[in-house]
Amino acid sequence: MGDLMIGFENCTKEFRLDNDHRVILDEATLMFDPSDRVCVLGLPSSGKTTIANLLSGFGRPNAGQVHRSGRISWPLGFAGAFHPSMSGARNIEIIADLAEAPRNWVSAYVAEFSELGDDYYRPLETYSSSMRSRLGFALSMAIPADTYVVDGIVGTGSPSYRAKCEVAFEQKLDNAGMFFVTQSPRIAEKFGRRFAVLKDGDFVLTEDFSAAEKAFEEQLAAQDDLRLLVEGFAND
Ligand SMILES: Nc1ncnc2c1ncn2[C@@H]1O[C@H](COP(=O)(O)OP(=O)(O)OP(=O)(O)O)[C@@H](O)[C@H]1O
Repeated sequence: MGDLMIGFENCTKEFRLDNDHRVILDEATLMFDPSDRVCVLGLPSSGKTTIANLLSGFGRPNAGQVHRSGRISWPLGFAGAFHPSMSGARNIEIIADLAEAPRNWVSAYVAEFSELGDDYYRPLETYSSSMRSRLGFALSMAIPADTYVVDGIVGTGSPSYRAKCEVAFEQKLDNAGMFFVTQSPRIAEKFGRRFAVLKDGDFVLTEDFSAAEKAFEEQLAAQDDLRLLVEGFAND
């Protein structure tokens, strides 16, 4: 395994709740080059956000290792670090400083890309969720990364704004890789170059997109069969 590879090595990640135990990864391995475009298809609630967060450095596995090297982004559009009482502009300046990025350039870029107008200078607590998303996405585009982590979707908002986000993200991929977790085969096909399916706590790497789509559809069908079976018992 090359020194610069990133990803998951024999990783176990589980959550213990009062009377429940959820295994997200079970000694799973998926290593890749930071410039790869890796897409992982996972069913709803299978652990996609947890996995994206682990690669971004939020949280740790229970066992095994998450390998990180180079600049790995936080999940695209992540807005959890914003301070509600500070303006969008002030939040962006602070994060730009922490990321050691040129704050004036970053702030000007975010102001323009987010299309927030005067709201950019108002406190975050006055923002709607889509305004927060636009601020978060614009910030993700302004801070350089070698590998972009994406949880679910690229950008939010109106179709035209989402299209603008997708174009900006595709441009970033000219010089960077990505790790994209999604439950949408359409999105996986659009952005991915290597594909895996999250199955029973493991990453199942597939030859190509068609094989990943087939494996994912089989999982969806099995989930539907199980649901019908449970509903059948409930109706008996
Ligand atoms: N901090 C936590 N403590 C306990 N359980 C958690 C925690 N975080 C996530 N989970 C559980 O782990 C499972 C996977 O959650 P996660 O959000 O990673 O899945 P997901 O595939 O991103 O979900 P979705 O498709 O709904 O976006 C869920 O059952 C969730 O309830």
